[in-house]
Amino acid sequence: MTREELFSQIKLKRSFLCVGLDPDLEKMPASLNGNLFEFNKAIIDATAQYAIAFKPNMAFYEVQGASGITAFEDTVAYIRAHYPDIFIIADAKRGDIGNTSKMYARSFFETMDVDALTVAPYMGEDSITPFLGYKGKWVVVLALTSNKGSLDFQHVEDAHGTPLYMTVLQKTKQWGSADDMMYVCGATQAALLADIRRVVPQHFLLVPGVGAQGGSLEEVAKYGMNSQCGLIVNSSRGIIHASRDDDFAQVAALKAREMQQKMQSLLQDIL
Ligand SMILES: O=C(O)c1cc(=O)[nH]c(=O)n1[C@@H]1O[C@H](COP(=O)(O)O)[C@@H](O)[C@H]1O
Repeated sequence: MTREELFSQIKLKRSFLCVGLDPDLEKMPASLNGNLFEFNKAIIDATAQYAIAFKPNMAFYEVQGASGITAFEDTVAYIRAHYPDIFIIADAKRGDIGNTSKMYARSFFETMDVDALTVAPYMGEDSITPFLGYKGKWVVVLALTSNKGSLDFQHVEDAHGTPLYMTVLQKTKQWGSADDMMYVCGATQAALLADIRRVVPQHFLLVPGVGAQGGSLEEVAKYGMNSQCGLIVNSSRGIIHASRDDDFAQVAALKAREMQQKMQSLLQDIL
């Protein structure tokens, strides 16, 4: 999917919501007997009209072994078949020596055929460039994450007072472009999105951390939105596990709709 197509979906749905498909067996209703795919299917059908993206996090599938991987593949196939305009981000936070990253790129962009993959930049240029050059595919580089541990390395400043997350943005933007690279920037440090926008004005930012982690959607939009929106805001638990009972899909739809309506008003100035 191209940047223009993504923006078209945002305009069409008046939403920049990404629903995080992170199904936790302990939070699923007993009636589903731990069937991840059935759970996802119900969530996807209930929320697709309010979302422009789905982001399955691999950990929630890999934990189930082979059946979890099958559930992941079935989920991707279901979205492709029923909601072909929705952007699929595999959240796997990969990145390794070039030879290995090449295999990761093939796994996610050819075998699993998702649109985007999260990648950690710690290993540098040759760990990231193998993910580039796939037509319509995106690498989503971790820049400023939403967790407490982001303080440990990402905020450490060099001799010129530049924090590491800024160095990551400055360097990596030379390897890809706003048409094949996005950045993860957590909602929990929303005010810093203003600084980030000065370095990467055009790139899409994948913003997790609203909902369960307490980030503010309004603040994210205030500091991070550009003229083509430039934001994909993720919520996982706050939508998919808002109810742990048999009404989980209806409640997820209500939560997703609530977010979409807020997003619609935040988009007013640019649409
Ligand atoms: O790469 C991510 O998506 C990610 C980066 C980050 O900084 N923080 C973060 O929470 N995430 C992911 O975003 C999702 C957030 O889930 P909730 O907190 O339940 O909305 C999880 O899949 C996290 O792994």
